[in-house]
Amino acid sequence: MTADQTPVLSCRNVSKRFGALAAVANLSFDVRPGEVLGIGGPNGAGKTTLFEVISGLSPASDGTVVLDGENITRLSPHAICHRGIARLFQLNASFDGLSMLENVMVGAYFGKANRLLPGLRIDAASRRRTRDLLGLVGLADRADLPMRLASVLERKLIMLAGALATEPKVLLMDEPVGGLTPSEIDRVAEVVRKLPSLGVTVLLIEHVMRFLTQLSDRVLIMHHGERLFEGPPDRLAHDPAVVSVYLGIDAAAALKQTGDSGRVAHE
Ligand SMILES: Nc1ncnc2c1ncn2[C@@H]1O[C@H](COP(=O)(O)OP(=O)(O)OP(=O)(O)O)[C@@H](O)[C@H]1O
Repeated sequence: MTADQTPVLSCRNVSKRFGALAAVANLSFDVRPGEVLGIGGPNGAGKTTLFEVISGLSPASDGTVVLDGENITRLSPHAICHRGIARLFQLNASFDGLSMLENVMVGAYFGKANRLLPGLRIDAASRRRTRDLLGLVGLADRADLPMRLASVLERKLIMLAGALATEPKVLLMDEPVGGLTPSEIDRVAEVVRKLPSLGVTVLLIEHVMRFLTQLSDRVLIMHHGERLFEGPPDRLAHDPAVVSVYLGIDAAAALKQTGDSGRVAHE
């Protein structure tokens, strides 16, 4: 890593224990600005727990998380969000009583600073940014519709726009295309591809291999909370440990031949 590639995010010897179980076990890795780091691994490997730790919802048992040179390991989730880490959850969450635009504004309003007064007082620049973000995710013409009318894809895109409204340096995406059709997956991929040029670094958990391998600059595969593999996505299907623990022989062969192996998930 050269001087101009100082990591935007560093995890150093991070562990998260639940009693005797080490869901994340002494894990270290760096993420460079503008990079898309794909994170895969079998069910229960510790991927979501890693996001819990980075976002402060479930603080590390050991180790440090550093954002842009600042140790954020013990900060609260909202302080971490204000420092520049936004997170998308596996399950869709939205305010169905608000419009699609207002759902994104919530991110713009609460995502950058503490707000003591209730109610949304949004300045003109934030309103513009919110509309721009709806354009980015292809939903400008749906802005004023009530959220309850949103399809599953639209909910995911609105959540993405809301996370981007917090102006994150780093965006954590947890299985963003679960439950979507192939063409819907392509729509989400189109947006994710634009993020590095907007200054957003992405950590992406996904079992849909086509999505993970096509978007990631580098892939980290976890197993039992540890690193099983870290490297370029096109090496995944050639790594014996990844094939044996995660992909399986058939999915690895399909990934090598067509770049697609469907959704990989093992109990
Ligand atoms: N709050 C908790 N209390 C106890 N155990 C937990 C808790 N959260 C997670 N675990 C355990 O930690 C391990 C890692 O879980 P985690 O959800 O991080 O895996 P994952 O890789 O994200 O799996 P998946 O692909 O299914 O989402 C699992 O064994 C899980 O049961």
